[in-house]
Amino acid sequence: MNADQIEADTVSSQTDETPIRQVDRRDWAALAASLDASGHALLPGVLSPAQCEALARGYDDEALYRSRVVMARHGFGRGEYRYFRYPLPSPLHELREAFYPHLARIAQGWNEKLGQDLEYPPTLQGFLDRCHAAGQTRPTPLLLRYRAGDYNCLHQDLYGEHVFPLQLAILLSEPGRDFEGGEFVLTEQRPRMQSRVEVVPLRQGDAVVFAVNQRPVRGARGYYRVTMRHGVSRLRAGERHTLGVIFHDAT
Ligand SMILES: O=C(O)CCC(=O)C(=O)O
Ligand SMILES: [Fe+2]
Repeated sequence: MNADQIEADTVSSQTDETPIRQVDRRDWAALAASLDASGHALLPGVLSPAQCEALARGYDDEALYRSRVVMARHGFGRGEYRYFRYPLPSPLHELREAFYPHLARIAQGWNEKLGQDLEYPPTLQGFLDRCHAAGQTRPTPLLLRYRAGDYNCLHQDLYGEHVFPLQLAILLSEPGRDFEGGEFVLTEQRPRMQSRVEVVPLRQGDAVVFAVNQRPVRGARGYYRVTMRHGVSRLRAGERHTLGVIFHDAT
């Protein structure tokens, strides 16, 4: 399958809503509150089952990707993933553009709480121009594939000096039907305290937005930083695909 076929599958399965409209009409005040409180937010039904299946089927279409990573070779876990090449296929490109301005506003609020003097351009292209000028030119959105026994170690997706502090993962498979186990987990490491873990219950097509690296938490004397990591618990059976949407590009 090539990018055009994914697009055709996608369009035929869509309602009349563009990805931008469906992202814009979310309750962003509630999502921002959830991100502020826990470092993540769940968005049900960002992709339709047909869109999920078209993207997952595209895993084997090598023309769509710039590279493939076998996780066990790097100590990242077990399973594999592929980084898309530019131009990103539809609806991935549209989703990345549609989410960016909403997440940039939330990220800006986090910077202010942490006393960080850093502003994000209002559009994804503006932010990518900044990455590209710093030599971060390679696209980071990726498609992951796990089979029985596979897992993804706790990690952070940092790829250079410029980091957009929020990212998105969309589950393309249906738990219980397509796979067992394989839960998306987040950990939160607080200064001088033990780490906390959270399991995010995703269904097919659901997205989780989460902190790439650090987020502000209110303490007795202003805000402090907690460090977040994410990963996937071991798959017990079946096959699981995820679409990862990272906003900064890589060196
Ligand atoms: O497979 C998952 O749910 C996690 C994927 C991941 O690590 C990412 O999207 O950055
Ligand atoms: Fe990741």
